[in-house]
Amino acid sequence: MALLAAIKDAGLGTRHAALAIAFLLGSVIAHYLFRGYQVRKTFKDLEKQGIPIMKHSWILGHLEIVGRLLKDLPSDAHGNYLPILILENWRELFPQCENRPPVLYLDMWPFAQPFLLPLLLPIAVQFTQDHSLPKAHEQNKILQPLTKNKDLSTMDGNEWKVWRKRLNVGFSIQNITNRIPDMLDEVEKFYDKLEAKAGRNGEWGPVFQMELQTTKLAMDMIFRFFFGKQVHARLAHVQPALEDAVMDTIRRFVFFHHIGNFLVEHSPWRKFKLWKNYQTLMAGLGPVLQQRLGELTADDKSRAKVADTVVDALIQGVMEDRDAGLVNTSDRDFLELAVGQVGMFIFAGHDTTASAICWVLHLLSKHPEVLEKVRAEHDAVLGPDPNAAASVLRAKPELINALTYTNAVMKEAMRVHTNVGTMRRGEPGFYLTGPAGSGYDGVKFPCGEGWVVWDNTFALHRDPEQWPRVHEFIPERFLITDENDPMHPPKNGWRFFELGPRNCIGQHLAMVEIKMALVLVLRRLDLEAAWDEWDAKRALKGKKTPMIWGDRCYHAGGESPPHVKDHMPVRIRLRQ
Ligand code: HEM
Repeated sequence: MALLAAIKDAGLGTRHAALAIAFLLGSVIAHYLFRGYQVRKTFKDLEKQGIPIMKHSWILGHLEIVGRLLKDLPSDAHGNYLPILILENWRELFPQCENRPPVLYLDMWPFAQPFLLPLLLPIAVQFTQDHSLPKAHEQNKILQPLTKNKDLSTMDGNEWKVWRKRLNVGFSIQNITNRIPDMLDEVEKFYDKLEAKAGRNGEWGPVFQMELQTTKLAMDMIFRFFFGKQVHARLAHVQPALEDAVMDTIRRFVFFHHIGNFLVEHSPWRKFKLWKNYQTLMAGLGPVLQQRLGELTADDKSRAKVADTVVDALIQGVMEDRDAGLVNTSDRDFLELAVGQVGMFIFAGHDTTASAICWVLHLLSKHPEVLEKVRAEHDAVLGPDPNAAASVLRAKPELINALTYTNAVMKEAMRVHTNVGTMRRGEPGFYLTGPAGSGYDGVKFPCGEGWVVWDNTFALHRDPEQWPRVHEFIPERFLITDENDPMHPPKNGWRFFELGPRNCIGQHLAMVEIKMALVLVLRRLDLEAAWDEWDAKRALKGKKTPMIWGDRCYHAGGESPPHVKDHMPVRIRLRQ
């Protein structure tokens, strides 16, 4: 109606207005139909070339198969489960094949672009490690409102190379270990909040959502780590507003651009809120960043020093560009770059780390024998007094690297519950090649322009041909050093932080943060899932409750990185 009125205001009569609208709608529909035809034809052409694809229809593409596979999952199950189901059911889905096809071509148009996923590990290696494909346009579009694409994750080519090298300094293992005493402040705050919720004298405390607590920890940690103690203190008063702005923008991200979310994506209200959030970030971070830039510019000594915070590494990089005449640091470029990088680090590092901590805690609560071993390791490495662990670590931060069993537990939890993966785009003339011994040796699989290439890590981590006893939680597999042992993790097999040049820059930070949280929590608190209490609170008791793999805890959420179902309701008590 508003459109009709606007056209009439422009001086056109009702008939002309109706014609204009019909023309507009017709063009949109024609565009979608034409694009749909192109997509479907691409798949039909693949089929003609003898490339194995799942049963495909002109009308529905693969939507009918996808619907059938997902029908038994809870409606809020994350999309990460789909490729696992395809991998598990490949014989039925590819009846024409004797061997598992190395590459899955997936047509979910009009709900997604044509997707390509590896069903065999060597294929993932080919496009991330042997040749690192550029990031998917879709990913850049998602991040645009938060970072204006001035961030490490969406940069490409030489610009990415230069910035990755500069920022790597802040994320080095050495630097992270040195920063442990500082970062422990945030972990202690996290522990104190949990302790306040814990039951005393052997009683369980009230139910609460653990993932909300770990999300706050991860967010605080990124601010602290990025800015360092001194600069972070200047930000403390604006941090809540900055967090709200980032979270609001992330909630408004549109992960896939399709007909179903066209109106949401183009709503003026959404655009206004995204603009406003960005202004909040600029206004909140601007003065602090400018002040730090001024300090580093004025002080030759700190300028020459190797940066020990990411913000200093970033500013030193900008100063290099300024000296080379590439950037005018007095204009918005510097601020936009800095805000883009901070926004990216928060986006990439907060809910990923938060859910990873939750999955480790969840698996430990289900495997008391493993928990006992972890506690014993903490006693042995950090001394028998759990309350002294933080001060022991402050005095000797390198002890964190001696927690080898804890490390193995984390890696196994991350294999069993993987949360994100990389999304790349095909390149003209690029092919993936059937690996030796796969039954498709040397076969060329097209991976050109128009394909969104997703690494499918969760499914690859659950491939029984790579991981014996795949469904079991066996941390010991990550302690095996003999490569001939069948339980030894496969080469390039563990890809939780992705492998290759575009792997996660924050991986050591995430691992250290999770270890610190475990060290402070596990010997002082007991934890258990509290679904009955949670259901009672929401008057759900007695009703049918969704599960995956027999567990109420599963990866839930729409298109964003998955969350633990209902943010993991638990209860805790002080350990006797
Ligand atoms: C458990 C926690 C984490 C997981 C599972 C994770 C996972 C990943 C993965 C899979 C990638 C590759 C993504 C791609 O290629 O598109 C990635 C990249 C990245 N991660 Fe993480 N990440 C975690 C924590 C963090 C943290 C704490 C930070 C920073 C504070 C961070 C910052 C980044 C950045 C900036 C990139 C892009 C790197 C580049 O393109 O050079 N991540 N992460």
